[in-house]
Amino acid sequence: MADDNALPGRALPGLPGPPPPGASALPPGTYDGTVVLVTGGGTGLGKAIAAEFARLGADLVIASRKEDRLKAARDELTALGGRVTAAICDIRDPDRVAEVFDAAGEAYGLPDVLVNNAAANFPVPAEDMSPGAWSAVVDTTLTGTFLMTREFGRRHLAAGTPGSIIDVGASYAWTGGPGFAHSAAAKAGVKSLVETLAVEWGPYGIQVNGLVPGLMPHGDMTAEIRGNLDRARGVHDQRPADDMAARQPALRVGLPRELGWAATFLASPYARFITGHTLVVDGANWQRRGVVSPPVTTVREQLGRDPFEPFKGCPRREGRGSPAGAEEAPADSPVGPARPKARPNRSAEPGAARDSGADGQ
Ligand SMILES: CCCCCCCCC/C=C/C(=O)SCCNC(=O)CCNC(=O)[C@H](O)C(C)(C)COP(=O)(O)OP(=O)(O)OC[C@H]1O[C@@H](n2cnc3c(N)ncnc32)[C@H](O)[C@@H]1OP(=O)(O)O
Ligand SMILES: NC(=O)C1=CN([C@@H]2O[C@H](COP(=O)(O)OP(=O)(O)OC[C@H]3O[C@@H](n4cnc5c(N)ncnc54)[C@H](OP(=O)(O)O)[C@@H]3O)[C@@H](O)[C@H]2O)C=CC1
Repeated sequence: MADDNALPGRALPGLPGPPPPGASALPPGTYDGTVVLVTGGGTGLGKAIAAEFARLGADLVIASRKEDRLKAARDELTALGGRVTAAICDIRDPDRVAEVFDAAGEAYGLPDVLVNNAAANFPVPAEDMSPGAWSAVVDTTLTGTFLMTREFGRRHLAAGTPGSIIDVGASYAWTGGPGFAHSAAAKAGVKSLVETLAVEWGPYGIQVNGLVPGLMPHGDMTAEIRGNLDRARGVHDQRPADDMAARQPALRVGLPRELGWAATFLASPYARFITGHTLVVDGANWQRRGVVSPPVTTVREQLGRDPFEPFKGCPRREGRGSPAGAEEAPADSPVGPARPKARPNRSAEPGAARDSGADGQ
């Protein structure tokens, strides 16, 4: 597995690399006596965030659906010094969500910090997206975040105690995310929740912020997201392996611990007056614009398909049950009412050309 803590050898200038693993800008013990609950804390960026809180003394609760990954992460995180509880939970289920807080309460007490990091995502053209595909992403990313947040807020309001929430977002909450309509809509909802609840719950001492990672490759990335990385890297046309870095304004990718450091700052006593803010840690990738407009590449084309082939109904995915209605049609048989013919390339339309910067939003 690739080392998530190292940058590849760099022949390019660009933003300097970060301090080594284990370093911290905050004083040792900043989180002593503090309980931090991280959803999706068993993998990837969630685990990296949990690790930085653990290094600073926090007791951790990591919550997600898969026990094996949670247990492995618990062992890794425990080695950093703190106590770690793994709680199995599907954040889409309000009863399970309440149980996680009960388990945390029994182990250490009501969490002081909630990091809503769990999310679901895969690239799919919007026209191919089934209701189930939409729900799989939106119910986890937006509704799950809300349910965790509501439970945290309710319990703090009842106890009269302050707390801090960090919602992990994505920069396409601002820009839209072609190929990720479900996730972009959900992340826009998450950003709105941050701004809404910071005001609604500020009077009760609850701080709510967002935190957006840029391109931070890690060994737990799903095949779908990793596949996107590979597509962007251009493995099929044999471009050099450092091409991913060359596509970022920083001329490097981010490292997961850089997100962890930002999270520990946002929930720390040094950031108490920061609330309702979403901090982007992406080397300015999402701000990227050029002097010249890049050519438009359709989402279908980016996913290796014919961009203007007429829509034929949602393709069935191998090994899955049949979705309802028109989506039951095999990919090679047109269904339903006639569709408009493929439109000519619209890249000449005013405003159509824009560098989406879709990598690592
Ligand atoms: C350049 C750098 C990077 C560029 C990346 C740029 C984006 C970065 C921003 C955000 C990044 C992230 O969020 S990264 C986080 C990614 N992590 C995860 O997704 C982890 C959790 N993921 C999962 O559990 C699964 O991958 C996921 C499919 C989402 C949910 O699994 P479930 O078991 O709940 O659901 P399933 O039953 O498998 O599927 C539910 C429905 O979704 C449909 N579905 C599933 N996969 C599909 C697919 N690929 N295309 C179409 N449809 C799909 C199924 O057919 C079902 O529809 P029906 O049959 O019709 O019901
Ligand atoms: N990686 C990237 O390039 C970017 C990531 N992000 C955001 O960063 C965050 C972390 O992403 P990353 O670490 O890369 O992704 P991962 O796929 O590694 O992590 C997703 C985590 O969410 C958990 N999860 C998924 N569905 C549920 C559910 N229903 N209930 C509980 N837990 C669930 C998974 O655990 P389990 O399967 O055990 O349930 C997993 O631990 C996400 O919010 C993502 O949107 C944003 C921009 C870019």
